[in-house]
Amino acid sequence: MTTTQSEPSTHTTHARLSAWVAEVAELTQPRDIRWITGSPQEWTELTDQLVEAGTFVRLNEEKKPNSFYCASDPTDVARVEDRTYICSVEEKDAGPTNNWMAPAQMKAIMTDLYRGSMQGRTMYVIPFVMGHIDAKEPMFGVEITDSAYVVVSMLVMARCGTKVLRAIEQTDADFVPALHSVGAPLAEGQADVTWPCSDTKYIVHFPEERTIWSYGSGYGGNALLGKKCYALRIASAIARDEGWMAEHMLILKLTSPKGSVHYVAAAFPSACGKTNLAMITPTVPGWKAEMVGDDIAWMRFGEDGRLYAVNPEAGLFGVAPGTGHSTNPNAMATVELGNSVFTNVALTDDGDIWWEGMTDEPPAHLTDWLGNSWTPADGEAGTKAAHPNSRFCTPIAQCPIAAPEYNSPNGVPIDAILFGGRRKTTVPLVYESRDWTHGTFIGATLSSETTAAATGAVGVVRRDPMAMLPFIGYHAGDYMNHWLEIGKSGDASKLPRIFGVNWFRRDEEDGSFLWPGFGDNSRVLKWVIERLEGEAEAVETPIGFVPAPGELDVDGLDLTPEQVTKALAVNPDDWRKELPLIEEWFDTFGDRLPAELRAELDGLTARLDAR
Ligand SMILES: Nc1nc2c(ncn2[C@@H]2O[C@H](COP(=O)(O)OP(=O)(O)OP(=O)(O)O)[C@@H](O)[C@H]2O)c(=O)[nH]1
Ligand SMILES: O=C([O-])CC(=O)C(=O)O
Ligand SMILES: [Mn+2]
Repeated sequence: MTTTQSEPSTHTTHARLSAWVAEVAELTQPRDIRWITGSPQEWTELTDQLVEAGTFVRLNEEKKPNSFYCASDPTDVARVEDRTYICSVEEKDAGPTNNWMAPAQMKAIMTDLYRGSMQGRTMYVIPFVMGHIDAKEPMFGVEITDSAYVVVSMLVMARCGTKVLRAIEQTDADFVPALHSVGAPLAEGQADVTWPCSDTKYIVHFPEERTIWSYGSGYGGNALLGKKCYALRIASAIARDEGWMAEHMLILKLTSPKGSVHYVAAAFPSACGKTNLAMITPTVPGWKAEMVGDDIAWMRFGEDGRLYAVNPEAGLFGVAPGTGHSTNPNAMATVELGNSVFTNVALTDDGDIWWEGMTDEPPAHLTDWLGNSWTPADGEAGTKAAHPNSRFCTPIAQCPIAAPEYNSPNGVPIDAILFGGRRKTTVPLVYESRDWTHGTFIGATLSSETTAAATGAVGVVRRDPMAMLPFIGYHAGDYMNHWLEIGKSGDASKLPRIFGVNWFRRDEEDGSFLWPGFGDNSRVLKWVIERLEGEAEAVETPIGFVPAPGELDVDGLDLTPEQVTKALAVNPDDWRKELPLIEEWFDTFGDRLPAELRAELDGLTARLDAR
């Protein structure tokens, strides 16, 4: 076995890292080892190699410079929640929402799978940091992977390479070891496939050891281990211990016409609109929006007692379908600068990419994500050109509305938190909680229809606490309690105010969306900010405060007053139907459900009874 290096200086002096790399190599038997430096030449070499292998198709340089189309194995297109485990020492610490297996048993199974799993492949070692390298306590990780696709994607999504390795060495820092193998060893002379993966998949976290083992999948959330595995599942467990929060939230900077600046965080489940809201182009005159983050927020109290949020990522791994010049021009501008990877989208005949919703009219001919010839007639017959969970992977730095504060290691002070899901009925466009505890109740009972971001049925309503159901690295009841504890540890007047939103409510008569969404969500943001500034009126309902008549700015919107009323309506009969579902949900936590949340449910029930 040989070790190749782009630079001679990449051997590590870090004893634990060097021992771990040697141990993994011994087990997985790669052909060679390559330490990732983060240099531009390395990017060129790896992407050339992926083009050569047929995994990548280089896109037309004039349309998408330095960018690539990639089709995965058709079975490896989303997160696999049923194969995702929290292997805490005790089963009760994983809680009712996570899969669990005893760590020793899981390690035995996976050690067998990893034995020889990298044969015939290069083992890449990627030093990375989630968040800023000059944070007070930088959050280091090292991913070992046998997938060049993963390396290229990680180079976009996280701060990686020799600079990070040197920082780990200089402080003899701890790092989260994150092991990934696609689980497709190559025998001597065996030809490779363009997307190696295995039918057997395990996405496993050992929260006490702060370790990640992933096997069998090359897809984003299963394989780019800095993202969901580290920055949410492992980080949420660290955050509980240390008194901070790791959340599935976008971070948005808003400047009002009079120049006041507010930062808003919002938790929506996967494929429910975070990237779109983070990059919003406001339709209300005079308002300016800038993006700090689109998927993950780490929040800690600052010295001034306010809650500060950092985006730990360096890239966007966004849902492609539905992203277009009319819905999200900023995302289009970001990917048009190039340096991006597009997975499971469609390929145009002139070497560009397309997906449903990019343009009103599809091109006359495409190669779809499965490699088949596609025409608009196929689309009319219901064959999608791009997979519903196809993704763009692109650097945040290219986003035309990236806020300069994105580069601040201390993050931005959050004034409001929004919880939102995809609900056809019941949940109004916007409502405000009474206080932090009530807001925690809104988050803890958040519900949404499932999407293509995870394998399994789409459109099924499930509870998704704080949009973190698949990402809480410990007992969800304890997680809800942690939210309450955060509320108690802060000065109540400085805590973010909490709101619920729903862009996806439908007209019961014709099934159409009641609210135009996208840029017009700025109208909802405007009301939220005006509430913070004491300038907007609200009316109290059993579930919280909704905009008083006339307070939501719908100027210039092509909506009838009835539609606005329907979008904002709180119908007690609909909410009464939610009560047994919330009750059932809470019962799954037994005595680990915080009493304050049970009391909130009782309060809601009483307020509905009074109607
Ligand atoms: N109707 C409607 N659809 C929206 C709105 N915002 C986003 N969408 C659609 O919802 C889908 C997912 O949106 P994203 O913004 O990518 O979702 P996300 O929450 O960032 O998803 P993850 O990356 O999976 O965590 C896309 O197809 C969007 O076009 C909205 O305001 N109204
Ligand atoms: O993690 C992924 O693969 C993409 C994502 O943001 C999500 O599913 O929430
Ligand atoms: Mn996400």
